[in-house]
Amino acid sequence: MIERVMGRNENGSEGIRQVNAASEPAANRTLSGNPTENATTGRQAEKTGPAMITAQNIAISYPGVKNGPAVIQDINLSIRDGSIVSLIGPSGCGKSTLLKAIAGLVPPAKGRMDIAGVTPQEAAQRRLVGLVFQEANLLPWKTALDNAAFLLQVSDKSIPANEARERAAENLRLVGLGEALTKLPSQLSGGMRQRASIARALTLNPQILLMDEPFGALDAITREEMSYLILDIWERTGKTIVLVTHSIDEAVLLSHEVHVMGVKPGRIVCSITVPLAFPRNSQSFADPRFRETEILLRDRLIESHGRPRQAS
Ligand SMILES: Nc1ncnc2c1ncn2[C@@H]1O[C@H](COP(=O)(O)OP(=O)(O)OP(=O)(O)O)[C@@H](O)[C@H]1O
Repeated sequence: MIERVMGRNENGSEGIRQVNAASEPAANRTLSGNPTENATTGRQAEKTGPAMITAQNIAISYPGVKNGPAVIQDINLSIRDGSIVSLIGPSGCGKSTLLKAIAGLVPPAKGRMDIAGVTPQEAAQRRLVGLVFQEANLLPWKTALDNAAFLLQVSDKSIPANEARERAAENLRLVGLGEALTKLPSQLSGGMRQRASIARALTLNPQILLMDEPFGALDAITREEMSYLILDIWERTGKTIVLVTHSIDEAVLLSHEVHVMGVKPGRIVCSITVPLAFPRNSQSFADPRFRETEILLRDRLIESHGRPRQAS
């Protein structure tokens, strides 16, 4: 059977190619598959490495609510090295809490978390993890360059200031701010400030980038541009990226895998593998599998809000 699949042709160019589905190895064919739940399959998944982040039976309670129900519980997760994974779910289900646990900022009450073979706290000490939040949180009196260099300078005194600034400048160029090195945050747009905060995280050269609703405060077009920026950074650096988002489109466009979380208790209710080839771009939206995955995710999200699915 001949199938037409999206991906790289033999000459390396991107496009539709025809394959003999019967003779092509399964791992090379899965680009034409449907979104799958609770399984990691597909050529794009195969390109990623072994587990970078694992969580086993994680439960978290915050101080003061220790005797109350856990904010999140029974979290089991395996995130592969070099993959992009999204967490999506109703407000308050614990997406940020899970991200903070990966970052070593919140200790689990139960279970085991492993980041690149060490505990989250050790991973944080070794600067294996970089964080980007919804607010850029730049220091208003420092230029984009000084802001991007700052975290590295304070966290590693052995790195000479000029080297930290060189690394910061390189990352500012990577995020498209090469012309704005000397600008203050007040002279940057919201999207530019967020680019600077991404450059600041990248300057630490983490293996993992954790992003908590990084584009939540941006307009729709800037938000889409930022998605392409993340894809570009990922293509160039191969970092493992964990993204918290409320946008189904963003989750589908960017992710190898999307974990849908539910409430009471906060937990992962299903995991969906996105069957779209990389590199992804604006044309990915036109792929019928994009829409299929979006519908599947939307249904699971409605269920995770505790609401019945509408009959179609
Ligand atoms: N520092 C804290 N102390 C006590 N409770 C907290 C703390 N931070 C979060 N919570 C509670 O934990 C639960 C999960 O919060 P969290 O911010 O992780 O959810 P979320 O899914 O990221 O929400 P949103 O989508 O609205 O950002 C909420 O009930 C919240 O009130």
